[in-house]
Amino acid sequence: MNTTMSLHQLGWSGFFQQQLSLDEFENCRIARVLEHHRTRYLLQTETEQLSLTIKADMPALTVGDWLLIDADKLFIRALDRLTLLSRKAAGSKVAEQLIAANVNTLFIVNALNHDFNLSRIERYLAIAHESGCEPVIILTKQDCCENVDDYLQQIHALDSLLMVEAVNSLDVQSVEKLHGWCKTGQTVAFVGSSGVGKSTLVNTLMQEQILATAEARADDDKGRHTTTSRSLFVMPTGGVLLDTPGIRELKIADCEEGINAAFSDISELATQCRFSDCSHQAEPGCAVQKALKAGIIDERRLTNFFKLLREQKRNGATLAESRSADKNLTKFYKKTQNLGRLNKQSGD
Ligand SMILES: Nc1nc2c(ncn2[C@@H]2O[C@H](COP(=O)(O)OP(=O)(O)OP(=O)(O)O)[C@@H](O)[C@H]2O)c(=O)[nH]1
Ligand SMILES: [Zn+2]
Repeated sequence: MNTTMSLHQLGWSGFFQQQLSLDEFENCRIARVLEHHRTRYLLQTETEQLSLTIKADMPALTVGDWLLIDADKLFIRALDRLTLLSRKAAGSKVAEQLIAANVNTLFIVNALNHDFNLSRIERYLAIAHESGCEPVIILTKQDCCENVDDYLQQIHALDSLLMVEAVNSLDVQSVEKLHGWCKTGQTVAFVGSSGVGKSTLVNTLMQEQILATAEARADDDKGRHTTTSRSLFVMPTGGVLLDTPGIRELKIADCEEGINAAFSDISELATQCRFSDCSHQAEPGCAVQKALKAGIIDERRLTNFFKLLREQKRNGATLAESRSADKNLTKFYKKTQNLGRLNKQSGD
């Protein structure tokens, strides 16, 4: 990476600027976290890269964070985050693993082939809602698919306001559809299963072979990065791209709010249940069950909603809590499946 970069090139925007006092603006140096190592952070300022030793009295930081340092390169304070991608460490009630900060747009990548999976897209939408990132769904391998419109319709049926673009990741012109989200001052990241074309998209957006794609990896064993081990890239369009194994491996964890936001149709119905603590199992006056029976909500979607809630509870809770939470949700899950079967039998 160039050692000199303007703050704008690094992704700086008004949201961060307004947090600075006049004194800080005049006397502090602003830096963004490029890498998180065990004992230190690698920072980029406008003029240089430098190493910041992690101390006990510092807040936990992650790739993408902004912070202020003094003339002696000592930590002063971190700036408030616009967004935060994180996950709860398995089995722990408190430990939160920070994955990436201040990502504006989360590109959710799915391929237009057997990989296409609405439930997986919903899972990533919940992560985006929880983190505060704007989700944009990218459907790759458009060039290998004959019924792209069918897939677009399936996504719009989830939520008509969702942003979705079908692309051929290998084609520079096709990927221009994403440029609007990749401008100066914007930070983006990609999530999606292995093989959907994330590395290919990164290379096409960067207009150079930054990451090894599937073929290149088959030829040599050096891992994903061909030319670099960096995790922050400035795109020719001016925006910043964050790419770390942690971002790629994001899974549902502690994100009940995000799940409810991604399934707002169902969570809104749940507010109409007769009992405010309705578990949507056998209670009278359950609006969720009523909607399921009436075919207003889709069985696959409802099942996925409860599956994700169950997963995030299991990740977030202690073992004892999670066992009992699991039992209740398993009951509901089974009931939903039975109801679905009944509906099918009765020809719905
Ligand atoms: N025809 C076509 N092939 C694509 C497209 N996108 C990706 N590919 C191919 O799909 C394969 C997998 O792409 P990658 O970019 O390595 O996938 P990835 O998502 O980065 O995979 P991981 O690094 O394992 O997470 C490669 O052979 C790409 O050339 C596309 O839009 N059209
Ligand atoms: Zn209910």
